[in-house]
This record gives sequence, C-alpha cells and structure tokens, in this order.
Amino acid sequence: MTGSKISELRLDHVSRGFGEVLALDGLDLTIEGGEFVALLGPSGCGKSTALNCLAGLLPLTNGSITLDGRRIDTLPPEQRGFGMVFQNYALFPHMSVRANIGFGLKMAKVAKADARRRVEEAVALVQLGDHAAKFPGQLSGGQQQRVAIARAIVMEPALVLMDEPLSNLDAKLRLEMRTEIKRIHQTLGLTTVYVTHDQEEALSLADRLVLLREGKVQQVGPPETVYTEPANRFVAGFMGYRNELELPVSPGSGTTAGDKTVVLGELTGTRREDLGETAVAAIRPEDFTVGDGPNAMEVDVEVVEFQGREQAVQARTAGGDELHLRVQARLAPGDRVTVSVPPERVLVFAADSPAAPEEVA
Ligand SMILES: Nc1ncnc2c1ncn2[C@@H]1O[C@H](COP(=O)(O)OP(=O)(O)OP(=O)(O)O)[C@@H](O)[C@H]1O
Repeated sequence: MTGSKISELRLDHVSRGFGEVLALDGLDLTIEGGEFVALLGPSGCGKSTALNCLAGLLPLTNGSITLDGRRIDTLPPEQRGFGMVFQNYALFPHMSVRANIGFGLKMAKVAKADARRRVEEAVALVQLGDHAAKFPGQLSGGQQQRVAIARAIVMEPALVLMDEPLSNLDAKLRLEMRTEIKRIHQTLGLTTVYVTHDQEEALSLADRLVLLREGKVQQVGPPETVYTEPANRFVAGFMGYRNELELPVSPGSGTTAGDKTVVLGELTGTRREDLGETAVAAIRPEDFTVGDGPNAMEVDVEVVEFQGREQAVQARTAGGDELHLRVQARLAPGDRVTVSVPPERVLVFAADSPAAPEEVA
C-alpha cells in the first residue's frame, strides 16, 4: 500500500468569510508531495476553515486551490481523492473494524480480492490485527482512532487531512498515536495536512508549520526555525516564550528593569525607533538560571512543581510581574532568589503588538 503521489498542492490567496468574519484571509501555501504540514493556532484562528476548504466541505470566498496544476477547489469532496481523519472519528457502530476500514473501497466498487488485501494491509499497518473482527464499541479510544486512520489511508489518498485527531485521547495515548501517525506518514510516503492547537504536537510531527492568527498567516517554516526564530510576539508566545515583561525602553541600548539597566535581547519584527516608551521582553522558562548573571532580577518563589530533573517554578518580581521558570536548582515557596537570563535568550517586541492568548503562552 502506498499513498498516491502528488508533486504539489497549491493554495493561492484562499479566503473564506462568514458574514462579517473573515475566518481565513488570503492563505498562500504550497505543499510538496510527501510533506507533513501542520496548521497551528489558537481556537478561532481559522485552522478548521482552512482544512474544510481543502477538503471541499466549504466553498472558498476567494482564491484557488490547485493539485499538480489542476484546479480542484470547484470539485466536490469525493472527487478530490483526499482522506480525512477527524476528532470525532464517527465509525459505523454496527460494522466490524474490517468492514469499517473496507467501507470506502466497497463504495468505490474496488474488486473484492483487491479490497480484502488492502484492508488487511491497512489493519496490519495500524496494528489492529488482534481486533479486526471486533466492533467499535469494544475498542479503546486509541484503537478507534487507528481504525479511523486505516479507513482514510486504505483509499490511498493523494492527501490526508487530519483535524485535531488526537484531542479526544488521554495524554499517554496521545503520545503513542503521535508516533504512530508519523510512522504511517513516513512508511506510506503520504502528504499530510494536520490541524492542531498543540504546539508540541505540531513541532514533533510536522516538516513545516503554518501559524495562523485571526485567519492570517503569521509564519511558515520548519519547526526548528519557527521555534528558534519566531517572527513576532504572537508566534513567540506559541513557541514557549511564556514570560513577558513590559519594560521601559531606555535611551541607550536595551530596556530598564527597576533600577538596573539590562541589555535585552533581539528585536524581532520591529525597528527600535518604533518601540515607543515601553517594550515587551519575552523569555522562555528554561532560559532562566538561578544565581547572579546578566539581566539579574530578584524574585519571590510562590509555587514549585516537581518535574523530575527540573522544577517548574512560579515566582514574582519586585515589580509584581509573574514569572515562570524551569530550573534545576531546588527551590521552595517563600525563597527569595536572584535569577538571570542571557541577553541573547531574550526577544523584544513592541508593547502594542498582538500577543498569544494566555492559555497557550
Ligand atoms: N459556520 C460558521 N459560521 C459562522 N462563523 C464561523 C463558522 N465556522 C467558523 N466560523 C468563524 O470563523 C473563525 C475561524 O473558525 P475555525 O473553526 O476555522 O477556527 P479554528 O482555528 O479551527 O478553531 P477551533 O480550534 O476552535 O476549532 C471563527 O471566528 C469562527 O467563529
């Protein structure tokens, strides 16, 4: 079994409005055959809209989609030849695992012997050999999700679309299925577009990430680039720059915290002269160290969580800002300690630039 090979899927200025709301605003994206692309962003950013436009479940308001040079956005879903795996996998409860997986082949009138062989291959690929005769109600959530994946890939689709396929699973299963999805993608040489709001999932699975905010692309790039060089404050928040300190911009270089002048990191997406009187310094919890050093600040430890080799610490600066730290030093609530962070680990953004929603930052 292989995925049908495609060379290029192109989205040109794809837009979709709902009344006043522009859910997707001019998405330009070229996906190459064999790529795993993740659409990432907070609730309401337009991820599902983009996927539904690709699937043919939503007509475009503007723009076009072409597959290997052929325009497909005017085709109904069944003529696009895409496989779909959704959060609610909606298996047929009265059919066995085998029958669920083979249903699409039956509808497509694939010859019986061929269909049987393909179903068995798909069953083996998702490792459901021992459960193939069971009904969905007799399976765990993870096993049901495997059936949904097998049902999609047995059709040898040109493109597999996945919309938050793991969000109904518990944490351990989610990790297992994540590896499973990657393995299947690689084994079959599939082209996959995957929607998630979970940055870790996107970073670990995708060859390329597309960060969306309010229907607009914020950054497109390989996980490493987006992670190390977020294009703006919103992307930084999504990529683990959980701490934001609003600081006055000093006349010299850098910004000022309290009575200490700190030379703060790299300006991203903003020119220094556009910063105004205050700027936002964004810092990852793991980039702080306990002890004196560059950008030292005194903090009061409030909450400590044990996380194996490290501790996740919530602390407060003298100025009242909440800080999240991930440190190896053993701290306890009530401790007053000095923490520091190297300037090159700090990103500086204009204070009025849009931030990531708090629940993801
Ligand atoms: N059928 C619809 N009618 C009206 N507005 C809609 C409809 N579908 C989506 N929207 C709006 O379009 C925007 C994008 O929605 P979309 O479902 O694509 O977001 P999302 O990123 O997938 O969010 P979630 O992670 O919550 O599913 C939102 O503001 C949403 O309210």
